[in-house]
Parts: sequence; C-alpha cells; structure tokens
Amino acid sequence: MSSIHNAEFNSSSLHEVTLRFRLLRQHGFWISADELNKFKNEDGSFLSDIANDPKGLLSLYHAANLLTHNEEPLDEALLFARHHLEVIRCNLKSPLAEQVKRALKIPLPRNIKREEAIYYILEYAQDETYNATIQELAKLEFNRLQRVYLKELKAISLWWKDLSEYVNLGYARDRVVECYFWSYCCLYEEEYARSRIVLAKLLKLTTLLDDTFDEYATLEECRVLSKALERWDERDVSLLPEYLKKFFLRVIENFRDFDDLLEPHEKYRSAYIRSVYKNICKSYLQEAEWSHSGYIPSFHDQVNVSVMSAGGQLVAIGILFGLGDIATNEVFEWAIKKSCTVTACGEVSRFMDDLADFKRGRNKMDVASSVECYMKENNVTSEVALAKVDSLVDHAWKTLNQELFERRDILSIVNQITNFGRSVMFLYHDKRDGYTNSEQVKDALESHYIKPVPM
Ligand SMILES: CC(C)=CCC/C(C)=C/COP(=O)(O)OP(=O)(O)O
Repeated sequence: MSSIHNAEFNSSSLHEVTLRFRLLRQHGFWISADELNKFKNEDGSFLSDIANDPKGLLSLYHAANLLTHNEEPLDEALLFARHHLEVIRCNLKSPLAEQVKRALKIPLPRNIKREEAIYYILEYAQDETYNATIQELAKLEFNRLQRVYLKELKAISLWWKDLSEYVNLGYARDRVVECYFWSYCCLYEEEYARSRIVLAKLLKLTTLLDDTFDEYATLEECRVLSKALERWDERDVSLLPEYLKKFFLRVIENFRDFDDLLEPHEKYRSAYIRSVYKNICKSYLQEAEWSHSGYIPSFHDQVNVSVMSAGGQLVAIGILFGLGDIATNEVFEWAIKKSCTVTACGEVSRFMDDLADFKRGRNKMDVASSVECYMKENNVTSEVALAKVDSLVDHAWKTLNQELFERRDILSIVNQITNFGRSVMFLYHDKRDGYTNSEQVKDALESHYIKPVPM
C-alpha cells in the first residue's frame, strides 16, 4: 500500500489526487483520507482557492462519496464540495456544468454505469486526454449492445405476454420492461445474459406476489398462498382460491425452467432461488398481518421485516444464480445469510422506496412505512422522520463502500449486488417511484435501448 501512496499521490492537482483516491477505493484498495491533507489548512479546513477549481471540486465530491463509517474528514469534504458545487454550478461551461448537475442529482459512485456512459461518451471529446479511437470503440460497443438488449427484451416480452394472459391477475402492475431494466442495471455486460434474464423474470414474478399481497388478497388468502409456496408442492393448488391457482402453478413451472438453465454442477443453486422467493413471501405476509390488523410496529421491527421485503437478498441470489464458477457455494451462503452488502442494499431499497411512498401515498393494504413508524415512535414531524430515513440511506452507502475492502476477493460480485442499490437510486431519486410510475423512466429506457449514441 505504501508504494501506491508514494507513487500516486505526489501530484499537487486536486483532480489527480482525488481521481486516484476514488479509483483505488473503488477497486478495493484502502486509501486514507489523510491523502487530502495537503489541500487543507492547519485547522483542517480546505484551502480557499479550491473553491475556484470546479474540476477538482467535482472529483473531490466523487471521491468523498466513497467514505466509510467514522470518516469525519470525508463527511466534511463531501459537505464542502457539495456546497461549493452548488454555488458555482450556474457559472460553469459545458460539459462540466452537465457533469456537476448529474453528480448533484445522484453522486457518480452511487449511479448506474451505463447511465453515465450515455453522456460521458460524447463529453469525452472535450477531455484533455481525448483519443478518437477510444471514443469510436465506446460508441460502437454501446450501440452494438443495444441490439443485444432488444433481442432479450423481445424474448422476455413474449414470456410475459404468455404468462400474464394465462395467470390473468388484473390488479398486477404490467412492468416487464422495467424489470428487465432493473436487472440490466445490475449486470449489463453481454456475458451475463443468463443472470440478467433470470433476475428480470424473478423480479416480475415477485411483483405479481407483491401486488397480490398489497392490492387484492384477503389476509386468509395471503396466509394460504404463503403456506403453499413454503411447501412448494403442486398438489397444494387445490387449497388456493380460484384466481391464484394458475399463478401458483406458473411460479413453480418457471422455477423449474430456471433449474433447466443450470449445468449439472450448479444444480444446488435452485434451492437458493426458491428460498429467497419463499423468504420474500414470508416478509410480505408479516407486513400483511400488521396492516390488516391496523397495527403499527416499532421502527426496529418494521425495518427488520421491510428491509427483507425490499429485495436485497432476492436480487443478490438472482444475480448469483446465472453467474459462472466465480459464484461458489460459499458465495451463495454469504449472500443468503444477511451479509453486510446484501443487507445494506436492502436498506437502500427500502428507505428510498419509503421516502418516495411517503410523498405518493401508500397502496391500500401497504404496511405503515419506516417513515410513519419513526414518526409515531418518536412523536416527531414528517420532516424529522424523512430526514432520519434519508440519513439511513447514507449510512447504508457507507457500509457498501466498506464492503469493497472487506470482500475484495469477490469484488466483481460485490459490485454487481451493489448495482442493485445504484439502480434503486436511479429509479427512486427525488422521492419519485420510477418503477411503479414508469412514465418517469420512459426517456431513460429509450436512451438505453433504442436511441443509438450518434457516431
Ligand atoms: C426489488 C424487488 C423486490 C422488486 C420486485 C418488484 C417490487 C415488489 C417493487 C417494489 O414495489 P413496491 O414499492 O410496491 O414495494 P413494497 O410493497 O415492498 O413497498
């Protein structure tokens, strides 16, 4: 580590030092926040001329977003950079102005990679390191991949058409493209097609379950469905109400199809993917028990259950299911046993969703959200509770940043699971719910899948 320190941090450019700081941390190398001391006065405040270095400030902001727990100097750096970027943002030239705008909306390390790529591929032409060949290759690759995604989208749309017509659950959200987008945010590279498709289908099947619990089923029907899924036996179909029979059978059939995608030595994975579907169902049932009886749980109990229902574990196993041999049995165990990465992604998902829901209003049978439970338990206003839940999103991101060092041995997997957190930031930023209100992501879907980057 000291060799990295000596060789890489001698520059006096804030941009260079903080870019290196960020890249090393993102690749799992611990770099101390002390590396920023040369840009500070003796009292720990930043040198005043930094406020006039927009590129440096932006890189500092990106880098400080990789902070972990108990790193006050980076907390301060983040506030300092954010404040000054907000002050100068109106006076910046293109493309820095657009880059700052994007970063203030969703900090770069918390956003999905392909979204930044759409803009940066073109902006790169104005970078001092510009190389026309690299840009051309990036454009070709971006546009070529769009065709791959369109083929996959066609296949999954046909799958959904067939499934939705058969199960005929009129109350359920019709969101297959959005499920595919969610999955693609976690794994966009061509070689992850198997994981991408399985995860997209898993999310769609989970949405059907969630909508059944939140929109339609009686409490007794929720209990029966949960029990039948727990036993996972087609013969139990007779116990279910008429309208859920076909859904239940199709769930089992789809998981059998997932199993068919596995190589003989991977067959153990089927038990994991079934488990996470059953687990999320159990958390939906607990929420239904609370909401049908009008019970408002303690904040602690609510978060315990609702972080589970927010899908971190489900998505993590959905990602691992289709990966190659890097996803060992040990990694599956790590992912299913409330590892820090998986739990923190669940927290980002739950808290971002609840912040959006509070603004939008809940579904008719939704459980009281973390915001409402916090308000009741602490007798505080919605502003105080929203600020608390917002701070818990930042807390979860610190854990995710820490995990880059803790599990550097499986960094690519940690990153793919963390991409779930990033996808949630993208879909739910500014208290919107881009999954349920999909018109909010229509333009994004077009630029990711339909509009090529101009050559
Ligand atoms: C990441 C996962 C699990 C995706 C599956 C689709 C889904 C249930 C999205 C959240 O919907 P919602 O906002 O209605 O969720 P909830 O009812 O849990 O608040």
